[in-house]
Amino acid sequence: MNMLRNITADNPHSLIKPVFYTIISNLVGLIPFVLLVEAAKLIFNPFVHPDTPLDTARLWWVCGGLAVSLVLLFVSEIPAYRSQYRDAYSAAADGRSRLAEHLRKLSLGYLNKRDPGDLANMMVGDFAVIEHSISHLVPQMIGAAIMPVLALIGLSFLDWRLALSLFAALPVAILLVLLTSGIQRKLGSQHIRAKIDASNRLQEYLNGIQVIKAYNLTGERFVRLEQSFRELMRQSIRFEGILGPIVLSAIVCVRAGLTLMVMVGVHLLLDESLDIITFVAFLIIGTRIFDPLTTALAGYAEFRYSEQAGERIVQLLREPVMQGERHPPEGYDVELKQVTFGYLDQPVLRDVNVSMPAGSFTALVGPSGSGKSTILRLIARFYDPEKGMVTMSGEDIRAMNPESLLQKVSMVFQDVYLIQDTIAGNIRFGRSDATREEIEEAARLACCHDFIMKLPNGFDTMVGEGGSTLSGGEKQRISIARAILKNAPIILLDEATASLDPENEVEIQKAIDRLVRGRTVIVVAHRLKTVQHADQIVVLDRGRVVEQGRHKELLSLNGLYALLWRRQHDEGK
Ligand SMILES: Nc1ncnc2c1ncn2[C@@H]1O[C@H](COP(=O)(O)OP(=O)(O)OP(=O)(O)O)[C@@H](O)[C@H]1O
Repeated sequence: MNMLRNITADNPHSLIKPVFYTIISNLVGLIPFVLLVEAAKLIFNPFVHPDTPLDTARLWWVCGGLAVSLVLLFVSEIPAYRSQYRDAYSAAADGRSRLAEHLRKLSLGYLNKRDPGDLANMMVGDFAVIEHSISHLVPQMIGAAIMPVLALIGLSFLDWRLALSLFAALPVAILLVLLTSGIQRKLGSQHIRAKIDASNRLQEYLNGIQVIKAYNLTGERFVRLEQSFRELMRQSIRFEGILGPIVLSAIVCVRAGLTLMVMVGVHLLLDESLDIITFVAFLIIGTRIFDPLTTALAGYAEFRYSEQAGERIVQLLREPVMQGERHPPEGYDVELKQVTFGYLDQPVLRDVNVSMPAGSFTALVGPSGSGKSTILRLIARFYDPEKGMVTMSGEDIRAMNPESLLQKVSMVFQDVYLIQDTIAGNIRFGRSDATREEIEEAARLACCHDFIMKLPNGFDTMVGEGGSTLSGGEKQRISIARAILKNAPIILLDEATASLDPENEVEIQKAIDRLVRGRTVIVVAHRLKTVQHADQIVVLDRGRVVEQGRHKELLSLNGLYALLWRRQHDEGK
């Protein structure tokens, strides 16, 4: 059962219809054999019994039956064909959506540990393997296994000695395939690993193409990519090269049954304990009966490989999602209590205590890497702390449903990602049921209405993958418009580090001022002058809160904040 679960990416029901119809069409496929045996009997009868004439009338009936069986075969193949494809493609489409939905609910901590190429490979490549398994492989293999069993039973009634000799070598072939399944699995996982590595390297190459061009890194970077392609080629050759002979040996074993049957048949004929008609019938069926078996044996290695691909998907689907059912309470004060957290083994935040009352403005400042953005990610519950807790109105946010929690939070990050859609579609990201007027109003408040109207199709202009056709400042204002539209009571803002042109900077500041009015705001600030009026400034250093207070209080402490302030002040001169 586990095998079927794996090979269908946890959807074994998708196999029912394809397998059922394939069995039906295989059974119908047996009719011509039965008729051929009957025809052979009729034709050879006058030779064996010279006193009986050829029964032409019956022979014509058999010919008619053969023609009808062809039509039946065609009719039975249609639902088999249809169900194989429909069920396979819809199972893969459902599976992909289910996995995408599951990924969204997993903690970012878990996703961080996985290679990005691995997930992309799974979504595209592994599901294509699953499609093929449901549409072709499994129904064919099950059909191929059933046919010989039925043939063995049917032929035993004709002559059990010949039937046994025909299938005598089959257990050896099956044993050979089963005994080598460990090697097949090992080769399969090495091949999958090489595929993931190649796709990681390719992704790295494509993502970094700008840097590669700028620093002329083609040599070194390309070598890594080329090496991974070569490794994939090596593993593919190894996979096919080692499995090929195993499968071929098994097929030869199976086919040896035919030779054995002929030898036994000749011996029995000479012994006069077998009549020629039965022997001819066995010769007709024997030459054809091995075709489906050969298909099944050749497909077994592929079956195990597909099972491995599916197993990876099933394991990921079993990965526990972030828990929490409750809706966030009304009243939006946020607090970090004794929070300790690290992405991998290294701690990034240590015993952090910060209280952010509802409606207040908190600025997080400190040197690069001190953990400021991490605090925002913990408040949005992208991750859960290792020790301590983040609370909203006094309640631990771990008890809250992550999606309900995110409805209460608007985020404006440094790296704005625009999806491949119109400008209006991108702003609607903030609230999917927003009207066009609301979108335009949000754009006006976020100071992007003017530049949008200058674009060729205004709000209906498409923006490229990743929003590459807009400037950094414009993208940032679009993301502020999204946040304004969302109208959430808590705002998390990661101020841009990249310096913007003065016009953009003024516009963005205006947009932010409108966005944050009357809300609980937590800002990661790089330019201290933008937050000197904050209700509180939290100064972080290497994951610890080292100072906390208002601008003037912190300056008078003459500590890290004062140092950073003076440095920025001097730079500004
Ligand atoms: N996804 C991640 N996986 C592993 N380590 C990470 C991840 N994100 C951040 N870090 C590490 O955690 C530390 C704190 O990062 P964080 O982004 O919170 O710092 P920051 O104070 O916001 O820095 P900056 O001012 O440069 O944006 C850094 O050392 C960073 O390398």
